[in-house]
Amino acid sequence: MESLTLKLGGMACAACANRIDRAIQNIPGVIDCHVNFAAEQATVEYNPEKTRAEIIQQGVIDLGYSALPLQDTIASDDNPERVAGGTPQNELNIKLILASAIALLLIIGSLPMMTGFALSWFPRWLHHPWFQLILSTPVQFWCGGQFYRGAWQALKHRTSDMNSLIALGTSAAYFYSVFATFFPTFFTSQGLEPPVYYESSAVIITLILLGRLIERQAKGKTSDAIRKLIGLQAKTARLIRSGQEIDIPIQDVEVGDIIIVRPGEKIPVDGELIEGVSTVDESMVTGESIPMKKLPGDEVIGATINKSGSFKFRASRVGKDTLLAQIVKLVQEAQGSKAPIQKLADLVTEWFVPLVMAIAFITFILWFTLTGNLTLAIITSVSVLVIACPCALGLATPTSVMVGTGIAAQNGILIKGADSLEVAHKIQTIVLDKTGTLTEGKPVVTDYITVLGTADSNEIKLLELAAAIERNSEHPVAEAIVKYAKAQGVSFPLPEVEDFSAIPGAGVQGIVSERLVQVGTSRWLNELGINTEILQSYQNKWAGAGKTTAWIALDGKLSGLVAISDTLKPSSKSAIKALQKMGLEVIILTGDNQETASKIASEVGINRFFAEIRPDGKAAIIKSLQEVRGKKGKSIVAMVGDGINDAIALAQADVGIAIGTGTDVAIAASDITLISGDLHGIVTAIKLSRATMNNIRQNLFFAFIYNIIGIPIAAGILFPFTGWLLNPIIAGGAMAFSSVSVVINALRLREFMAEST
Ligand SMILES: Nc1ncnc2c1ncn2[C@@H]1O[C@H](COP(=O)(O)OP(=O)(O)OP(=O)(O)O)[C@@H](O)[C@H]1O
Ligand SMILES: [Cu+]
Ligand SMILES: [Mg+2]
Repeated sequence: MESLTLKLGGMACAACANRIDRAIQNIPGVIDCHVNFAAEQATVEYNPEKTRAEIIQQGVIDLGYSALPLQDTIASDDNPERVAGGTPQNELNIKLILASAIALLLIIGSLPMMTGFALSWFPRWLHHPWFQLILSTPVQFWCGGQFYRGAWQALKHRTSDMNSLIALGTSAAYFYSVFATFFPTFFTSQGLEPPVYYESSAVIITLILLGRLIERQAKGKTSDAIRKLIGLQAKTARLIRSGQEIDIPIQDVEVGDIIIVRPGEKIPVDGELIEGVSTVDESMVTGESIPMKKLPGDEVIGATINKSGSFKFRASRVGKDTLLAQIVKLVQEAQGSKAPIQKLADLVTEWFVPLVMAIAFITFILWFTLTGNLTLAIITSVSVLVIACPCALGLATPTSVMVGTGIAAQNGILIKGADSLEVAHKIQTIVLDKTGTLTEGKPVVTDYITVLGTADSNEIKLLELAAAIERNSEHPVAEAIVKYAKAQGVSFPLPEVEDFSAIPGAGVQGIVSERLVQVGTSRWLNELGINTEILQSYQNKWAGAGKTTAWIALDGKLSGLVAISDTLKPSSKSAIKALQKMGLEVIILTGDNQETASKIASEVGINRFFAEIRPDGKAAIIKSLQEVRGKKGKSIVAMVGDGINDAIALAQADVGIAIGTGTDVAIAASDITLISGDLHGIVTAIKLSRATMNNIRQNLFFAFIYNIIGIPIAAGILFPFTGWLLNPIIAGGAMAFSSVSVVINALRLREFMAEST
């Protein structure tokens, strides 16, 4: 299965999004598809054996929209017009200016009729039907041409959308007036004034164009976060080639290039520091506000800022492989994804337009049969058509999602999809892994003892064997042992290992120098029939101090014990306190032994923990926690982890949160990634999720209530009681601004960070 993200252009409303969605789903070989109206994006999963990206892209283009693969648009995002499609900005501006000018003239012209005053000084010709016809025709068909084109496109696919409503509504007003202009006697013979409503149509078109313009501008702001992220990138890099320092554009940097960075400069790409010492401000990418100390061997991240010293580093990831580029891609994909809460709005949108047309038709029939007044019947049904707004419904969720995921990214929190953003506000239980999550995951060996005692030269030999095995493992414990061996003077390179195997959650084994070496937990060694009694007292002492222990066995006999200590992250304790304060239950889940877990738990103020849990056991525990019934049904459980041993549990949890400094496996299995690994990110993510959901609910409420109240009023439901009729002009204005207000409300979310920090 492959996935493809297309940047779409030319969508007028949420119904367009639905139409594209359906068309893509119908392409053979397409497995799943999500179209996001606000982000103007389609995410498609397809079987590459049955279809190709170009076929899907062409499918969208055939519908009358533009579509470009997302990757192509990242590099040149400073030119959004290129991909925006639809009506170009300039043309829209000109149309709007022309339409407003004419609409104004028409309004002035119809002042006497509208106000009922006989204004004697008024130039009569301004009110002349033929004059109004000539003025309003270009507005109807040129300025409003996009509505006809949209409606026609929809009709070709046997659907209807916002454009259909506007085209139908304004046409009714316009052609009714044309009829009255050509055949005034039809009305005068009945003793009626010939009705002329040119100005209604022109004003409605003007207002809707204005609404679209404002909406487009506001919608542009919802992707501010992405633009800011892209803008972080450095433009040039100073590298050393054949002994010379040269400045080159960032696109030309290659993996392996040696790059110099001076204090105050931006680090151009990702790499490894090879010479010099410095501190680097990584807050813009990781959200971590404390500058990081960098020594040779440390990783540096592109787009972060070098603070104190000059250094050289070797580029390891460039172009679209850099952390920043990956973040941008992930966020763009997330912004285009659909939140489950949108389902209802989608369903309504699908039936909305035909329903509104039916209501308009009934309104017409009812008023005409009840009163026999053709003008009244036309005016009310036109009002119904132009006040109904499916756009507001379609925009309600995706705009908030876009702003929410963008803010998260700016704070070093990567949310992979709108569904995780939605679920996160319901989290009741947070399960934390220990090593690498609560702790730094950079453990060091603090104690070492062998069965034969310390004086024996066998000590260093045993360490060599253990290190040789551990070099093949990526467990933090393994790294600590290898480092320790090096520091103790074990000669490198280490001997070769045969038949290496790693038993997750237990340890590692292999043959070194024709001896069977096993390093792991006491439980595992016991299972293998190895007696660990002799060193048990050491284990008790060290584990009681919160250290992890690794047992070494040679040829099936216990030979030594290593204690490894890992410092708590400075932020862990306060983050846990904040989570508990929010009313969440926080639990530790670790593969490490009971004593160690118990010590760490009490240090950070957690009283519930599960220790000595194997990787599949971790998932089983998450499952059992999910089955606990709370007040609101099943518990929503989040798991936070960094290691390979956490991957299954991360996938099992309702929200899997990975530590960005952890393994790729964990990150791939998770829904949210905390780039810097600071656990405060969990607090922010949950708060942001709550804020976003509130925002979505407000948006949906406004969008629904607007239509539920607006349509009946436009249909004249109040007329029999209050004599109140909605002028179609006001209906059009209300419609134009309902979607604008939804987008603006979504933008309010941007104030979230300012409030919460
Ligand atoms: N490569 C290894 N070398 C030595 N011991 C190991 C190794 N891999 C695992 N172990 C032992 O198995 C235990 C459980 O490992 P596991 O990876 O499941 O959890 P962990 O990383 O210690 O803790 P956490 O689950 O909190 O991240 C470790 O504490 C360690 O004692
Ligand atoms: Cu609308
Ligand atoms: Mg771990």
